Amino acid sequence: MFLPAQPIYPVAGIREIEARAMPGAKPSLMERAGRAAAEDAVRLIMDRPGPILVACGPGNNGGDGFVLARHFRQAGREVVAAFADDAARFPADAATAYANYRNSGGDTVSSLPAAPADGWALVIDALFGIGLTRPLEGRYAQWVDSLSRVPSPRLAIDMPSGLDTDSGRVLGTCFRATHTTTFIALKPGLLTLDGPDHAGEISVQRLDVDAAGWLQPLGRAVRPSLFAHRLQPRRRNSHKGSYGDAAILGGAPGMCGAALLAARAALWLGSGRVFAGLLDDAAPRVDVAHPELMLRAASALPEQLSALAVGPGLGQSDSAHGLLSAAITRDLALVLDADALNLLAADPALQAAVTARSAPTVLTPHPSEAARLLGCDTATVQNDRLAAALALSGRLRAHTVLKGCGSIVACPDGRWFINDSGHPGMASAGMGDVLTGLITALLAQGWDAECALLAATHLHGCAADRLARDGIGPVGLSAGELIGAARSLFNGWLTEAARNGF
Ligand SMILES: NC(=O)C1=CN([C@@H]2O[C@H](COP(=O)(O)OP(=O)(O)OC[C@H]3O[C@@H](n4cnc5c(N)ncnc54)[C@H](O)[C@@H]3O)[C@@H](O)[C@H]2O)[C@@H](O)CC1
Ligand SMILES: Nc1ncnc2c1ncn2[C@@H]1O[C@H](COP(=O)(O)OP(=O)(O)O)[C@@H](O)[C@H]1O
Ligand SMILES: [K+]
Repeated sequence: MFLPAQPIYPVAGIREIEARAMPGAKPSLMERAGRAAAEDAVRLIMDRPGPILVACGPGNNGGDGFVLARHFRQAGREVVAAFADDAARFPADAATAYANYRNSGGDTVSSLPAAPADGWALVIDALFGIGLTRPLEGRYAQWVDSLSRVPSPRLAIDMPSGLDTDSGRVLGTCFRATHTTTFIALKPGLLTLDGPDHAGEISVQRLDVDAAGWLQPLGRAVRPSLFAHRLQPRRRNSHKGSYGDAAILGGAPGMCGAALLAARAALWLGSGRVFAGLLDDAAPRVDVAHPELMLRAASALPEQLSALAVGPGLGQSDSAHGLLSAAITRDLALVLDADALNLLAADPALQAAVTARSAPTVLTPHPSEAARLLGCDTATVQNDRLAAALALSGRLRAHTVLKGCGSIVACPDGRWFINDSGHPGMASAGMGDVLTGLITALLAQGWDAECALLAATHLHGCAADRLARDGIGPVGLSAGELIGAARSLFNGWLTEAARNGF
């Protein structure tokens, strides 16, 4: 069964949901949060004796920590609560949680104690959650760095302290959790940029709050349930014309491989016919490993195509510019990747032509390509990946995937998705070309741009994950190896969809 695509909210959304859910909530959200985190914590200490260290901060995240600490005390477990701020300045709920903890006999220490001889059973970070507003420094930075080095399970409450909830940026320094219990719903920062390196395994505790019922989410985690309705079995009475003509335009001298990788991926993901238009006059006229591909001169692609990708190995020559310009005016589903994006960034007339298109356009920038398109630097894109992807989709009226750790898929209407499949073994040349081929294949088979982009992006990462589980990667995984795994997984999804009656 396909899992639902969980909603994701930035801080403003979580605050709005809290405000609606809070009044009169019984037990209070903080009581529920502390208890839910304690339940996750219990699973981590099943076979680990010894004391638990809870580091509590000055706000409601610290309050959650005191609720959790009280539960463990009451269950007879030894807890050390480190708290170095002024309890008189706690917000109301945290003040109650602190008082209840003290009334249960709990004490606090104002500096981080040395680890006991047999180590901590568990270290819990309840310093800062979604209320982090500035970089960690001084004592809290030292606490976070030293807690991150503890060789025990490390649980972050709501967010790893130091991680910006909306962007996944590290502010100063950040707790490195092995597990994170996050409340109400997922947050973007847990899933993109530096989030996955700091959050570890994520458990969402909804606290009996129906988030989507309060506030329609604009963001969701990518899961096959989003495109399961497109996973239709092939009609027996069909032929190659039923599955579209896909083409890849690129392959300038020295970069033919990029176009061939994309073309091979398009073939193995089910396009009826695949053409590659190559700019290099000396390019081979047959791909001997995949003779099914039809290799042509770049100017000799067929007039009738179902989907066209421009960019893999395209280069930025005048002829590349001319071919791109002509492609943009064609009335077919278009994927723009790599140097097609760089040419686009440098030419406002091409941008205007993209904006004017009525057929679907898909953009696949990595952060530097996105920066060129937006006229900013790469750091600015990475500081707010979500905003960058949405800005591109809005400006160019295109579906966009901003690639990298936690790829962001943005739609022109302002909805967005974060993909959590994949791993750093994919940081190797040619991976983007394969993604382009997968997207093009689905577009050629008649999928709409949103579903094609979501499915291809998720599949690309899932294929890499599957290979890594078999020891093919993360180190040394090559882009070409991904294609077979993607095909196999995609066929598995088709079987699963048929079993579930989609
Ligand atoms: N509001 C609610 O009803 C609920 C909140 N919950 C918890 O409350 C958290 C949010 O609470 P808060 O809004 O109090 O925020 P936090 O507890 O995340 O942090 C805010 C406090 O930290 C200070 N601060 C921010 N950045 C700092 C920095 N770099 N260095 C030093 N101090 C810094 C702020 O001045 C403020 O005192 C959530 O993440 C969650 O853990 C949960 O209990 C669920 C219910
Ligand atoms: N650390 C990572 N985690 C997850 N995915 C990654 C990571 N690094 C790269 N990828 C994925 O690999 C692909 C690389 O694409 P790109 O940078 O265009 O490479 P190339 O141009 O060499 O083909 C993208 O889909 C990207 O999301
Ligand atoms: K925290």
